[in-house]
Amino acid sequence: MNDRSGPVVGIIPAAGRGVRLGETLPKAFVELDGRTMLDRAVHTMIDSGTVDRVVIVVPPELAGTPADELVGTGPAGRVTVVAGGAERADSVRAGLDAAGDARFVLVHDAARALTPPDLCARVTWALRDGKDAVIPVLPVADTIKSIDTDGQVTGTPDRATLRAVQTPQGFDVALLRRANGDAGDATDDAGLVERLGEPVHTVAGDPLAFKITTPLDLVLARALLASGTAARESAEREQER
Ligand SMILES: Nc1ccn([C@@H]2O[C@H](COP(=O)(O)OP(=O)(O)OP(=O)(O)O)[C@@H](O)[C@H]2O)c(=O)n1
Ligand SMILES: C[C@](O)(CO)[C@H](O)COP(=O)(O)O
Repeated sequence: MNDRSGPVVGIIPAAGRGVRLGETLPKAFVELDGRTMLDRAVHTMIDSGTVDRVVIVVPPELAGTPADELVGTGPAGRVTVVAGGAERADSVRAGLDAAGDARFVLVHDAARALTPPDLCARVTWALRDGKDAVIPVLPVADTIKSIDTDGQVTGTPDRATLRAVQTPQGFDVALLRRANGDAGDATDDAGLVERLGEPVHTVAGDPLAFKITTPLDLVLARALLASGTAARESAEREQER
């Protein structure tokens, strides 16, 4: 097997506007209990104990902001700030360009702000263990239909074969650099790797890693923090590690 040691670099795409959330600030800078989603995402990666450095990819107008103003003095020395692009894949590419001597990268949405650190660790371990592309997944609770352009149902895929996909998604850095060259309309990084015909492996995801996309998601995230549920559940995962 090839050498699986070497640095793990987190890439946090945080350059989206958050149109569906509808807040004034770009979504990653919206606060949850006094801390921005971006700050929370950075700490998740560092606290996993498996990520050496983090590249945060922010809206271009914020790219000159010192790291300690974005994430505090604790992790700032391990954080690089770069400007994002028009689409998520463009922002991930900017992060890859700044990933330096990374052996592996973990690409993690700032919008999955309550992700427990142990999920990052699970992805990293799978990479160290020999996988080149690893994604966290959860079973789907709803029945999923495919539809045509008129909204008419064309099929009902077997739910047992479907999974909802989360981040962080982990990759051999050379593989993701190759895959990201032609992003097209892919909605996640693993989809680009699939297009190359390379295998993508799964690990168990976590309900706390849900993506804060709509106002309802924001209500849920704030309620989880206010009730102590997020911290309690995250600590339980840590004990199980
Ligand atoms: N050009 C973009 C678009 C998205 N993202 C980031 O990718 C993650 C997942 O995207 P999503 O949740 O869809 O965020 P937005 O694109 O901001 O949401 P919307 O589509 O509602 O505007 C977020 O952390 C977002 O900041 C990014 O870095 N660059
Ligand atoms: C990458 C992702 O979070 C995996 O579920 C998701 O596909 C991002 O989609 P978005 O439309 O950019 O939120």
